[in-house]
Amino acid sequence: MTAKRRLLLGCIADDFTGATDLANNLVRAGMSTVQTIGVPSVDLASDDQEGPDAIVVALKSRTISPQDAVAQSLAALKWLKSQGAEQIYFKYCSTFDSTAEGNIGPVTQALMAALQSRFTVACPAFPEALRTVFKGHLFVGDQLLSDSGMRNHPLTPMLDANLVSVLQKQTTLKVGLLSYDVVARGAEAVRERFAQLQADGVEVAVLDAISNADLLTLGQALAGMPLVTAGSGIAIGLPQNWRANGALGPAAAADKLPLAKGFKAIISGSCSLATNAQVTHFQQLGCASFRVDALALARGEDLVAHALAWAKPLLTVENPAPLLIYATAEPAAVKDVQAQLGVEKAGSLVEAALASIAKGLLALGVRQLVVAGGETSGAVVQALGVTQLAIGPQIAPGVPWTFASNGAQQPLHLALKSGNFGGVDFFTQAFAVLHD
Ligand SMILES: Nc1ncnc2c1ncn2[C@@H]1O[C@H](COP(=O)(O)OP(=O)(O)O)[C@@H](O)[C@H]1O
Ligand SMILES: O=C(O)[C@@H](O)C(=O)COP(=O)(O)O
Repeated sequence: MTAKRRLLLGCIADDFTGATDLANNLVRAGMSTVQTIGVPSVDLASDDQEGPDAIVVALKSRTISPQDAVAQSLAALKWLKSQGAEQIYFKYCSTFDSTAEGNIGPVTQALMAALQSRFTVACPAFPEALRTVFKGHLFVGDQLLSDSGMRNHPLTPMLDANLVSVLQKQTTLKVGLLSYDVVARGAEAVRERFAQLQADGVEVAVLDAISNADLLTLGQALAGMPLVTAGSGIAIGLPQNWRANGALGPAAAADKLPLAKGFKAIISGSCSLATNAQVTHFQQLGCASFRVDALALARGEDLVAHALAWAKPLLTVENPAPLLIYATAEPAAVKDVQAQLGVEKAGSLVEAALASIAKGLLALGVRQLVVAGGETSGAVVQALGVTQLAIGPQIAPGVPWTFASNGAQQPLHLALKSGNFGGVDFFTQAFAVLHD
């Protein structure tokens, strides 16, 4: 019998699109990776007798109360530790999405306490997706975070690009900065600065990084650190540490997913700039789309039934084109809805409707589903009863196809797209990648 492989990395992701983003980066950096939906109640069921190198537990904890986010994250930590995880990775958004109370600070603090760790790092940089950190300030493309579309996010508007100050407001831990001049001097210099920062009482160091080379330098310096907190970018720098000590073999390939069958659909609840452009582009191509109006939902209109009645005649073998059901709207329209319904109610009403529509689409034979939006993906995947995802080919940086490998009633290919990821033609490109 083959000896069980070590579980090198245990990850806790604060949303579902973020979890597939991280799993995708780990797979592409050569670690076999499984994504679970929520904290499993049993040991990992794996087709691979040896078990994966990394597990990513996907939570929907980004916008819930800090107390609930801490409790769920600690439960994930306990389970990952019970599976033997050697290093823990807390994954949040590359745009550092937070509410006024957290949850990046409170969760980091709780995980550090549970791991009896006195020092960790915070680094949302993901240069491949144009997120860079310089002098502690987060840039999205050429813009400061606070000037980017993230200033209008429906649930987590980001109005300050200075990550040291954003994080310091969320935690009693002392937050400091490890700036680019140190990163440029290499991993040894980074480790020395970690020691200096700790001597100065810093407990969380925000890390500058503007390129993949920086992520590799930082990754090397993070070897053996009990807890890493980051976006998905740093993940590309960690496998080299286990490869260097022989715990990880040569690069593993992404899972070969089963052949995709069934009808194709897209559900979009993201109101991010990129998603708005993707919806418009899809419509301009002449593809079929149905709008879910949040105010009509609030008036009690049964848009779930209407959407499914609209979709049913379109889902035929003669018509292989994907169809789109969306609540996606421009910032002014979202603000109007929120002013009338309240932020939380607007979000949960739309999420619940889109999740019910997803269930209905599956019943109509959809087996290839793209979901746009992190919270939206969380609601949909939970409603579908998916418990585990295998990671397949990448569609765009941060977005792979996945296969719902158990729990779902029917075989299902899922792509969970982060709001701001993907090119303008993502909704059609995604299906082309699956059938390449
Ligand atoms: N038209 C709308 N009005 C108000 N809120 C909306 C509308 N459409 C979607 N939402 C809500 O906005 C939130 C978008 O968040 P999310 O799905 O995480 O997208 P992203 O990945 O872009 O952050 C969800 O809670 C969703 O239900
Ligand atoms: O790190 C990222 O940008 C993504 O993985 C992510 O977490 C995005 O979240 P949503 O935009 O809410 O999908």
